[in-house]
Amino acid sequence: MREGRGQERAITGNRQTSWEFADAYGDELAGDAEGAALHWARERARQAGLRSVSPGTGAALRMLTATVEAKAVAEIGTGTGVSGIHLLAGMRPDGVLTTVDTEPERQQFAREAFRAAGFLHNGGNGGGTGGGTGAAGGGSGAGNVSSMGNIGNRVRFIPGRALDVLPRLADGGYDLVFCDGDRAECLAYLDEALRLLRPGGLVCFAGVFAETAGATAQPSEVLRLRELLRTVRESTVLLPSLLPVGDGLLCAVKRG
Ligand SMILES: C[S@@+](CC[C@H](N)C(=O)[O-])C[C@H]1O[C@@H](n2cnc3c(N)ncnc32)[C@H](O)[C@@H]1O
Repeated sequence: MREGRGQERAITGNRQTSWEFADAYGDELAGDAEGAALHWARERARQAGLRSVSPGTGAALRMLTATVEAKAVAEIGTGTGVSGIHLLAGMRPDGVLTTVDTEPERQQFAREAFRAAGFLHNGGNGGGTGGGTGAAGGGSGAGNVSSMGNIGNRVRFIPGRALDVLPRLADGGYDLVFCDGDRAECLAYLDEALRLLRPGGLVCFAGVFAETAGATAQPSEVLRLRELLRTVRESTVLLPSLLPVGDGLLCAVKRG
């Protein structure tokens, strides 16, 4: 017991060590198939020079999606599927992830990663139209999206720019909106998320520590992120918390 407390002091005594510990802890939470799929997807992201969520951020996302018993999640920035695996793992087994990215070839990697992680059922290849998945909690707006594929009823891939696609998704039809696309657009993503979320739903932004974590954000992006943090803090409809995992995960509940 005493030894444990000593270890805890070491863990919390140094911020860099604490971060690393949280990520290592998150890394150990995934099962075998998921762990292998995550490793594969991270490697694809690394080769493409793409940021993907850290294991600690992933663990937080999975816990948060489970907390709201998410049936419908919207993700901006599919990448190679790292965050998507965590979101799917935390969602209800019948939940549907709607994920948007400008780059279809990245979504193809994500499709393979989701399949390897066991989220593709019935041997589907993701080539369907996706119109009947009911991903947005049955909301009518979801059916307006024409260019998408579904994968075993759990994932709708929508290629395109987030700000073109999101307006076509259903009002109040989502339990969680995860934003990890273009940081310069983060304030517009917040507006869309507020419309998409049901009362009690969660919005999360990855990479909000761009400034302090030494990440490669442009000065204009840093300004936008500061504005985002301030807007969320001052909002009367949001209850926020800034989680110090990975490169910063800003989360906020939309008040009921
Ligand atoms: C940081 S990566 C996402 C990583 C992913 N969430 C993960 O953890 O695996 C950002 C992604 O956003 C996509 N993206 C950039 N601008 C976008 C936009 N305007 N609309 C939709 N996706 C965009 C990029 O193509 C890239 O794949």
